[in-house]
Amino acid sequence: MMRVLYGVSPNDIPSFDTKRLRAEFLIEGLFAPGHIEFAYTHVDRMVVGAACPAETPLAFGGGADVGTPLFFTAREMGIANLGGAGRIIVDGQEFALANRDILYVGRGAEQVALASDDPANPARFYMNSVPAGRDIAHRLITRDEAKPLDLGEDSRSNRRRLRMYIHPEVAPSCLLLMGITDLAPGSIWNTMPPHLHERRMEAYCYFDLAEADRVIHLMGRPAETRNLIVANGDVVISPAWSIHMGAGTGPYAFVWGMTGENQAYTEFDPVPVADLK
Ligand SMILES: O=C(O)C(=O)C[C@H](O)C(=O)CO
Ligand SMILES: [Zn+2]
Repeated sequence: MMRVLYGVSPNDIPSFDTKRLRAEFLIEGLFAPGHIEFAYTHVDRMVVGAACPAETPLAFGGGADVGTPLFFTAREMGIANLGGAGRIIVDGQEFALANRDILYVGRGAEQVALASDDPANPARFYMNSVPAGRDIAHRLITRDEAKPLDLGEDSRSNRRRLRMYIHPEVAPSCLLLMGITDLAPGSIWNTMPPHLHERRMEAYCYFDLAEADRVIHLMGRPAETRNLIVANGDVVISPAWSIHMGAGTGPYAFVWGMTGENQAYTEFDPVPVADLK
């Protein structure tokens, strides 16, 4: 059984203690050697998951947890490789994924098998899946094929390169958007300016963070913010009403995935930092 996050109203946030806040918005322990783990969130019905195959490939495809005959009967998915080289076999079609490549898996897939090329340097697959309304062919998007966007400034400690993979201009999907953002050396702040997108939710998976380091992820309505202290491989669910921004105590990168009413990446409302409370 998948763990389930039901989602909460922003009006409830002021009464949450740290434990409750983390239970509602933070998914920990997804990356487990030799396992596939999923979490089902009622926030736009996004499923997030991770698979860390060792010697033996790991496979999934049944729909019991999502209420359809197959997992992909009414869903699409992006699978990012955050680790060593690996392979994904979708109904016999094999795709080789290097670090920071993303595979789009379209509606109708029956079985997905995930494997590491070298168990000593295993692949670490991270998944975002959302409901889909049409069949689109499975497709590998390499890091070089993704559309880069350079943002931020060294003097503000927020220089970073964002890469769009599953995006209308690169690899169209039904309603999933997915990409990876790498911070420049010495920069610590992501997602400046903090913003809201009323029509889309977002999931952040922080990775390449040292074991002793943390990202302080800020969330909540602009006038009532809270923080989540996030470790390597943790996933933050960011509802449409929540700002998102964060700073790392050491180097890190993150995968962002979005879904909602539209795929208009640039449709967002920046919130001036001076307005945050
Ligand atoms: O560093 C950034 O800026 C991001 O990666 C922002 C996310 O992509 C995002 O929040 C999209 O809405
Ligand atoms: Zn955003």
